[in-house]
Amino acid sequence: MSLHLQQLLPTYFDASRSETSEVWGKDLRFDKGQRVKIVAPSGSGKTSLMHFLYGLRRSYTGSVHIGGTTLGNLDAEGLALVRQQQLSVVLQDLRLFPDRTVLENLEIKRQLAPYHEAEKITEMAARLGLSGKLGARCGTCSYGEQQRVAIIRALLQPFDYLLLDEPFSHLDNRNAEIAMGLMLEEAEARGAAILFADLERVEFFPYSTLLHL
Ligand SMILES: Nc1ncnc2c1ncn2[C@@H]1O[C@H](COP(=O)(O)OP(=O)(O)OP(=O)(O)O)[C@@H](O)[C@H]1O
Repeated sequence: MSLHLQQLLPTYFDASRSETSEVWGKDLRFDKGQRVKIVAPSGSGKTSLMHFLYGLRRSYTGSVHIGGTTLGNLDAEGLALVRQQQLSVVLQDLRLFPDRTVLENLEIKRQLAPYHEAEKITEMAARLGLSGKLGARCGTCSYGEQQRVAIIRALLQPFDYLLLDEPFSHLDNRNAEIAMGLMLEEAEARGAAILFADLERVEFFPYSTLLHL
């Protein structure tokens, strides 16, 4: 089982990008358990990459394979299954339901792709300082609180690969470190890999592979 990127390049990038990038246009395999830090300055295509790997966009040349499956060949149903079982994600655009409460947002996900018991939600919320917010509508929460909700949501399902696109952009160092600790624990419990794309190196992410986008 591996996540295989084969000569991946956005259609809107010049081919010369693959000469300077350690990701674009390269042949890369990520295995379960690997911790990959992707340093990506603004405009280098961090969000594009995460959207390609999660199957949200297909505006690329090359291909993405998960296990033996080519992501670009999957229909909506096949993609939904891969996202339910193998890929979990924290995107910059958090995609929470603003009119539902924090608890409802989390419970919907937990029931859709079961991995944890319901009690785990309260436990994770307490760790990330969200106990007092479980009954609040997501739309009324600060962006940093919403980021923590999205992080918990990503950890409620099974996954082999956890994809992170600047998940701490609105968190202070302490909260970011606590959230990172939780993600590392959850990834380890599943034997899963983390692909963490951020503008800079984050010291508290113990990566095994460092790539520059
Ligand atoms: N659909 C598209 N068509 C044309 N150009 C695009 C498209 N999507 C992204 N781009 C361009 O590709 C570049 C990378 O965009 P992307 O959003 O992936 O960057 P990023 O590294 O995540 O940036 P930031 O850190 O600033 O959010 C940008 O210059 C953007 O304008």
